[in-house]
Amino acid sequence: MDGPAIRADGITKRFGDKVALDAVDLEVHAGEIYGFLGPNGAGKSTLTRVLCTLLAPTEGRATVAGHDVDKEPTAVRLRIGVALQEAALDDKQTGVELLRLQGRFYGLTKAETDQRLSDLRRLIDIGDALDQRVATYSGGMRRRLDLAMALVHNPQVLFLDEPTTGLDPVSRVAVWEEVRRLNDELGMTVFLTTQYLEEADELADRVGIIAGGKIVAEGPPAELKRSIGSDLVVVDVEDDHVDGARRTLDAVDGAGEIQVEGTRLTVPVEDGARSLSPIAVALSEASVQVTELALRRPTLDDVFFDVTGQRIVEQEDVS
Ligand SMILES: Nc1ncnc2c1ncn2[C@@H]1O[C@H](COP(=O)(O)OP(=O)(O)OP(=O)(O)O)[C@@H](O)[C@H]1O
Repeated sequence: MDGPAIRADGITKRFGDKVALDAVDLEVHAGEIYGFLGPNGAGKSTLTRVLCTLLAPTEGRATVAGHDVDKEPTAVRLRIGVALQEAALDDKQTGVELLRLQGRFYGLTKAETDQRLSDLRRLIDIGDALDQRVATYSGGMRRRLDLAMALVHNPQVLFLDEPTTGLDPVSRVAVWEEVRRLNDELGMTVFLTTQYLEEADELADRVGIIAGGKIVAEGPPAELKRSIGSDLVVVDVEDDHVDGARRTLDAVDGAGEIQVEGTRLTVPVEDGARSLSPIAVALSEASVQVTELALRRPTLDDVFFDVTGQRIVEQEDVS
């Protein structure tokens, strides 16, 4: 495929007065895993639906696998695989029956579908369950079948909308491995929306962070995190010691811009191990009542906080 796998130019989507997407531009290269990260309601599903031709944008233009989502929706649909949050699978059928049906839907011959099924059994850990009725499947197994359904026609671009939301940690890691394998072995471009920072960090070559319908940061996870600083010193203090702590930390050599959330102050520093003890000494000399002092690496949540002043609130795990 020449050119980018996905390109969005000024995509805006309004629902009445509500602006769900606000002039979003993005480009996903062929063969890339692009993680689209943001809190609930940020606009992730809306952009995915626009790119999958399921929803018309109010303004802007997008191409997927080289075709315009608005003008050539059929050409786009033939080249993409889509696994959305709510998998609607017929409980009475077996996995194999559903996959064969999907193969027919895409115009594959029986021999082609059989070949795809054997490839998919290797790529996706679904094995024996394929011959069972879907009604017997666990949540993780349903996701796998849904993923397999999205892959029957060997798409160039795979859209995964929050593929691990609601899965236990073991199933989550299994899905990550499968996504990686699809990308490594088939060179498939993957557009993955997630509200799990760790998932984006783990899988994505590049991450786009969306908040309030706008992309607020974009880049490889390591680069985004490095932009915050190499280490973070986290200082928790007693209620009325925040100002004192801020003044003290401001005066520490090599300390970056201080972020304050309630009684917690977070300070980027170049060398955490070296900065920790001067910071502890300075706070003690200034009689700041510290309840906890810790060192940690920046996360994508810190990147999000840096640009929006808020945290990405992760959904409760069901595990
Ligand atoms: N059909 C609709 N009608 C009206 N408002 C909508 C509609 N679909 C989405 N929205 C609004 O658009 C905004 C973006 O929603 P979207 O579902 O894209 O967010 P999201 O980032 O995918 O969040 P989630 O993780 O909860 O799915 C939200 O404020 C949502 O309430």
